[in-house]
Amino acid sequence: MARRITLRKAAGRSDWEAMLVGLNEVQRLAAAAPDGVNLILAGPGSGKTRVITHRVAWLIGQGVAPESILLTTFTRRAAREMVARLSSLVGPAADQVWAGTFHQIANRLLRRREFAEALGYQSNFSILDAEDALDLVAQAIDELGLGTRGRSSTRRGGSESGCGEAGGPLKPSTVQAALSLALNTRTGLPRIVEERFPELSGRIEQVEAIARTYAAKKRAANAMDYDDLLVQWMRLMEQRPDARDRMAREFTHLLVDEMQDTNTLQIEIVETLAAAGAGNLTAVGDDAQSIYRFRGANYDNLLKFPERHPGCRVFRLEINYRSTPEIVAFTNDSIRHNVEGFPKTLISARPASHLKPLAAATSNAYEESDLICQLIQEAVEAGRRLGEIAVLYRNHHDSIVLQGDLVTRGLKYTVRSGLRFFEQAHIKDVLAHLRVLSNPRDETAWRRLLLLLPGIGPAAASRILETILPTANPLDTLATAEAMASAPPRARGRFAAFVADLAQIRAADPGNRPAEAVHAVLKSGYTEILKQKYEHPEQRLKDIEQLGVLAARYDALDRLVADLLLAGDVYGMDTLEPDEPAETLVLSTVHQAKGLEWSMVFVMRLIEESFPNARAVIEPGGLDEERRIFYVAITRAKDELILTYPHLLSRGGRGPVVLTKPSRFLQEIDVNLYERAIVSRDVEPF
Ligand SMILES: Nc1ncnc2c1ncn2[C@@H]1O[C@H](COP(=O)(O)OP(=O)(O)OP(=O)(O)O)[C@@H](O)[C@H]1O
Repeated sequence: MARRITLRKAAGRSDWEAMLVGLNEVQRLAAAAPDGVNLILAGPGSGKTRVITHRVAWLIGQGVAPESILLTTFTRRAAREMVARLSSLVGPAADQVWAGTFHQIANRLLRRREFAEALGYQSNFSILDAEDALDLVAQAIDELGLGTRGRSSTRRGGSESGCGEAGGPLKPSTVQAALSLALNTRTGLPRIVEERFPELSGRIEQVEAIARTYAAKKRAANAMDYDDLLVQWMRLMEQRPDARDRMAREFTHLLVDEMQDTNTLQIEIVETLAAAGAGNLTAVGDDAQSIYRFRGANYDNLLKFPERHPGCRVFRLEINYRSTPEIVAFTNDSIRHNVEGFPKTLISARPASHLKPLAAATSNAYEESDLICQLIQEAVEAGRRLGEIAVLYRNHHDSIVLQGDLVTRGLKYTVRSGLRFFEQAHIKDVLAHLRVLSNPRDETAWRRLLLLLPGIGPAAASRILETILPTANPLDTLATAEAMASAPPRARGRFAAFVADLAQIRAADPGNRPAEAVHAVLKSGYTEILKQKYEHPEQRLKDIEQLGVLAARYDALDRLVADLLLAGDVYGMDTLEPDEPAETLVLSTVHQAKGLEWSMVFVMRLIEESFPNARAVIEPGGLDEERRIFYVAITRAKDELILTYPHLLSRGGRGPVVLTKPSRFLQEIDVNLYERAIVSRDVEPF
């Protein structure tokens, strides 16, 4: 009987070839690049995610153990997405790959008993989230007598701003930001303070003392904050070469996604590991999409990569699969105005659409919002899904008027920039002022307001409420000696000022002129409370001004308040929830839109001061960074790109109305590359 011989596949060859299916030629070369140092420069929409995933699959196909591959990504979402795609290529091996953000990977490594103990921690250390960390910094400041606690409270209407004056209270968020930036950029505190935190200058010794106390507190609690995870990982490798070499042997292949947004500490960690080990490092990124300088990202990590790794192979992914040729031509023309950067010209892989980007000027912010809503409604009527549309903006507060309009029109939307506007603490505070005036029995709003006052805690707030709420007119009772007597003696000054403020706001006739009432709140002692209580007060004050703009559309406070509160119930979807509905319009800052794409993209409020951001422009390198942010915004669009700006803008919904200037980012683009629309008969194109 003849022997049966079955031919087997030649040692994995077809397996790893399969790993490269679906890639274009350069993508294939990059995914299958030999060991050593590789740099993949990937333009927007050029398949960066696809290439990294395939490269990992290809390495596994080559026999590299999945657990010896370390892949860092910018967000947890990106890591999850890559692992999911990888498992369709290599099956369960995908789960063995070390994929995650730098912080996730550090956390996993430092949990190993020998590493944790080498650093003086127990492996069950806890991690402080940003809010916990801020609380601890605040405690350290108070313990050192450098904060507000124990000092006389802020004078009403005075000029105390919290941290500018020598010897004044130091603000925890400012100190924390300076410490964090110094660590992540591996820069001495004095330089960081000089360059980025002038409000702390002359107080370096105090800040250093806070850093020491804060560190001691974390140690005592066996806790690390986010920065510690990276700092301790690096410290371990510097102080314990044996530990460093063990890690280097363990991770034979290192891949770094979004290299342009890594900071100095992160790149040093990766390069230390690569140098101590096999030296297989693949970096992927797009210099033109570097937008996290304010968080310590070092653009040079990508730009100078070839200098730091002479002889590294460079692959350029320049075919854009996302956008139409018209959109790609527009984006190419924009980014060429940046002097620095790797020269590259993207080519669209898609057929011409004959639809150029549209730039639309409206006469004011309301019309801008009306226009966006109208175009969205028309697109939906023409068959486009709401989930395929996004509105992007540079600053969160620029979206406020639009949010109000969307609620009125019943268009479902999700805000991707953290909390929805109406859910943020400072907006809730302002609304609480309006709510007690609209309905003096609104206990929740009263409690919120009373608890804002220094010296009034939950028990005192309850006492005051028991005095005023049962009476016929709680607002009037609030001003009586009886109510005053129920406030703790040390809080009476603030309480009296609050009562006077509320009377002022009431005098502004909030019932019929809600915008005036919002302004009265801005002029009240609440502004000082906001500055003391919250991070980024300037931003929050701008948010409140925008609330004023929105309120100016209402002639009855009750309707405004009802509309705003209803918005919370009906559309109160947290954007970070995994079950975010696919069928809502997305409103997002450009930063939150990184890595995403939509069929139809609006970029709104394209005026000087807003986009580019006025503050960023005066910092060295700031304008180029702003243009990269613009570039990220416009490269999110697949089929339609619409840019809008108002000609007139009033701060806070009431005078003075100022004439705006269209953003330079729009004006510098070749006029043949986009269409212009004039929305109001009164408005001339620029
Ligand atoms: N070779 C290819 N053939 C067809 N489509 C591709 C190819 N490579 C990528 N794409 C598609 O192009 C789009 C963009 O790819 P991807 O999201 O990987 O881009 P990216 O480079 O990560 O973009 P960005 O940096 O702008 O976020 C995706 O829809 C992807 O499926």
